[in-house]
Amino acid sequence: MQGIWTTERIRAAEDLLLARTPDGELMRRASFGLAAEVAGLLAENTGGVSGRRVVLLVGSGNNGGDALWAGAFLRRRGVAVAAVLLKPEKAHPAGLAALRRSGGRVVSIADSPQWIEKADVVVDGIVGISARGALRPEAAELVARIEAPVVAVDLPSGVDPDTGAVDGPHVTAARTVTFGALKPVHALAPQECGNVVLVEIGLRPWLDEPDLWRLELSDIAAVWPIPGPEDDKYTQGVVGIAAGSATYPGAAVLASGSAVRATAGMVRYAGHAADVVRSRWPEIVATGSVTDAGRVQAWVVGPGIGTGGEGREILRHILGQGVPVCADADATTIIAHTPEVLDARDPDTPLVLTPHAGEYERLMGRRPGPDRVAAAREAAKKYDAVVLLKGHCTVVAAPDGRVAVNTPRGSWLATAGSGDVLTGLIGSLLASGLDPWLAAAAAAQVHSLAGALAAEDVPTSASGLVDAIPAALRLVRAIA
Ligand SMILES: NC(=O)C1=CN([C@@H]2O[C@H](COP(=O)(O)OP(=O)(O)OC[C@H]3O[C@@H](n4cnc5c(N)ncnc54)[C@H](OP(=O)(O)O)[C@@H]3O)[C@@H](O)[C@H]2O)[C@@H](O)CC1
Ligand SMILES: Nc1ncnc2c1ncn2[C@@H]1O[C@H](COP(=O)(O)OP(=O)(O)O)[C@@H](O)[C@H]1O
Ligand SMILES: [K+]
Repeated sequence: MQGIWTTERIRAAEDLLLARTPDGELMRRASFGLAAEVAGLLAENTGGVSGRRVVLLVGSGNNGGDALWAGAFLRRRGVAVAAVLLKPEKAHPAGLAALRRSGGRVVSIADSPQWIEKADVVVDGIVGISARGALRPEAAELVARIEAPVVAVDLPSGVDPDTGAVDGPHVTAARTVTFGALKPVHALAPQECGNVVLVEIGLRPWLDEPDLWRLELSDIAAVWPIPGPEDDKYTQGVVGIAAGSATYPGAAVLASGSAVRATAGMVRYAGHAADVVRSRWPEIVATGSVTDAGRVQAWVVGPGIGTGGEGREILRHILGQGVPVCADADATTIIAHTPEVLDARDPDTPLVLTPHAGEYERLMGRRPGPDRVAAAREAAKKYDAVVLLKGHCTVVAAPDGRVAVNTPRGSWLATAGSGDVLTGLIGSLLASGLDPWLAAAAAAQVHSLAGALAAEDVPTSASGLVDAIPAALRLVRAIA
């Protein structure tokens, strides 16, 4: 698992490390790595490094210092470097001196447009982890002129470091070079960060438990249930699906199909779409009602069950079974409108809720807002459940405070029925006995991997996602 730390924690660790490191050493480490990345991008885009043109946008803090030092390193490789100082009187003195010594040029803001227009790469050293809010007008004006690819120093300026939220003018980078550890922005603002490269500066020993996690494919491979010699169809965990209706069987077919594809073992279906589910997935044992569904090790409940009395009774029955439950879609709405259904749940029964922003609002009485991690954490606490907050980046919070972020591979999952597929994946993992937070986080990643594989750069559908689950799992197991 990759750890991610908030800027407050990063700053505290930096202070500890700084106190034990010669003056300027950390910045030189950081900017040396930064310069190597800028040179790499120049070579990729223009076929060379020497003689290429780089413009540095330099703010008033250490982020600008990194850019200036990197400029000095790039001069050594024959790059023409021009620095635009947003606040000349506050530019990092040692970095500026180094750039000047190396033959780098300083250009005024008034002269900067012609330099920015001719640049092969622009380095964004406007603001780093001390940033708050969108770019100020002067910086925004310069950024609006950029056509070349941007390498962001530490993070794209104008994007909130701790939430990834964007609220006005900001930098959109092709590559973000960060130092010491990943910060939330890198997981939560993939559009703005581009490819994120982590340069080691020796910070890790000074950081303890991360604030957020991002699963790696090897983590998923390690927990995904694969049958062993002693297994039979029951021992791997049977998942029950209570979804769909006679009029709307689609949700049932998608959630059930996703569960069939996710693991070996067995899937049971209970509901009004039994005939349709059986004919699409003959391996599923289907009945008309949750009360005669047979034993399962986890339930998925909600997609397409409706939010009326019948849906409520189905949910109440399932919550009382003492096995882990993933409550999705209509089940989320039922919980929001009649929270007393949760009385049927034994406090020890794991529950996963999977709201999108609208369902979140029903559950919590307000929109998730820009701090989606805090929003998911709050809901997890309130409902004593794992909350998977859907969106471009999916955030998975456990009541004990653990949070995982899934950085998507494109936006292919924005297709009708995609949530039903995710639910089926979560249910399968819950049935295998996996920790519910890990189950939801792993399912979200496999879901987006399936999306990318199904799409291959052209739009896909929820059925396409179901079909791509085996390929996604093959990739997960191959990489691990
Ligand atoms: N410490 C270390 O060990 C290491 C640190 N490192 C580097 O230091 C960086 C952090 O540096 P930092 O703390 O000096 O602040 P930083 O982010 O450059 O901001 C400075 C100033 O920007 C301004 N500003 C604020 N918001 C703004 C906005 N929206 N739009 C425009 N301007 C805005 C505001 O100043 P003002 O203009 O108000 O005077 C603020 O004070 C970190 O990200 C990494 O790159 C690396 O070298 C590795 C080792
Ligand atoms: N723009 C997007 N980028 C990445 N993932 C997205 C995007 N929009 C939606 N998703 C994902 O697609 C799924 C949609 O689920 P949901 O809203 O329940 O849709 P449905 O009800 O149609 O199944 C969620 O997993 C969500 O995180
Ligand atoms: K920056």
